[in-house]
Amino acid sequence: MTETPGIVITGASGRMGQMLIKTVLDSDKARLVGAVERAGHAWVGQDLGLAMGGSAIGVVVTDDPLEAFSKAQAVIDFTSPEATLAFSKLAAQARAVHVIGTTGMSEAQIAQLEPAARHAVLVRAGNMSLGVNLLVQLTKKVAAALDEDFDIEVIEAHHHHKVDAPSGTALMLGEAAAEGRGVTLADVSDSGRDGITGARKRGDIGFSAIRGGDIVGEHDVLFAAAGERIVLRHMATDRAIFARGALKAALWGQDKAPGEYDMLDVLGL
Ligand SMILES: NC(=O)C1=CN([C@@H]2O[C@H](COP(=O)(O)OP(=O)(O)OC[C@H]3O[C@@H](n4cnc5c(N)ncnc54)[C@H](OP(=O)(O)O)[C@@H]3O)[C@@H](O)[C@H]2O)C=CC1
Ligand SMILES: O=C(O)C1=N[C@H](C(=O)O)C[C@H](O)C1
Repeated sequence: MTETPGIVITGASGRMGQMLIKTVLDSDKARLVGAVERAGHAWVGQDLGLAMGGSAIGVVVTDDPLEAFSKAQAVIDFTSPEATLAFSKLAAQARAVHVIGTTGMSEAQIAQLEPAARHAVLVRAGNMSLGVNLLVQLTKKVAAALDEDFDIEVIEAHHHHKVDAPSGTALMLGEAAAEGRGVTLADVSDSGRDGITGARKRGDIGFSAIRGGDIVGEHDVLFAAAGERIVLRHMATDRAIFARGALKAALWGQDKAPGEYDMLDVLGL
């Protein structure tokens, strides 16, 4: 009998790290073989189950990512842009599928993932949920059907710990709207309005970010014209949707050729 793929979770103590650990432990399609935290973190050297407040599970948290990755078939990584770049090189060295949920990466940082993708499978998406990826496709369709009489605005809301804006999901939705309209997002993007901004420019795609409390993640794509508005909305109420998508991506990537993929590839949307 072939063994199920071994998974390592980076940023193990994080909000998503802990959700991913629970998701992998609950799955009969994968095994948890490692958990990584940064050097000096209180969890390093502890049994992961005990660190999470439960019983021992026989996986010790390590600050040595390469050692952990070399025992794994996939690395699921929801950390920070700097950490993800470093992990991409090590995951490629270990030939492990690298599932990247980290958001807030600059264009230059995204370009730096390319060498790793020559040797290993990378699946990266600002949102790993089925619902949002479906919304991406719907956004593209609606934007393609409407002309610039409809102003497009992406409005997102997240918990007060979130460090990046617009969210990765908002950017995915903005990209989808731009693609539907046949324009480049960078040419029409309008984020961070403040003060005397002047009137809205026709054809722009606007972004607004709300931060508060424990909001998991909410996204509206608004198409506003004279006399009518269309709103496409996704509301996440449980981080499990992101973790399930990430695990699906890790399994999907097992038999794929090296390269960069996204959740539309994984979900076949
Ligand atoms: N694509 C998707 O579907 C989703 C993406 N996300 C994204 O995932 C990321 C993490 O979110 P969340 O779990 O809420 O954040 P948290 O801050 O709760 O967790 C981040 C984890 O990454 C670790 N980390 C950060 N920087 C480094 C580093 N340089 N080296 C090693 N470890 C590091 C942190 O360790 P420490 O505490 O020591 O800093 C922490 O354990 C964000 O970018 C978020 O936007 C979130 C949800 C869904
Ligand atoms: O930081 C979060 O929490 C989330 N981040 C992702 C994003 O930036 O869109 C996905 C989700 O909305 C939660």
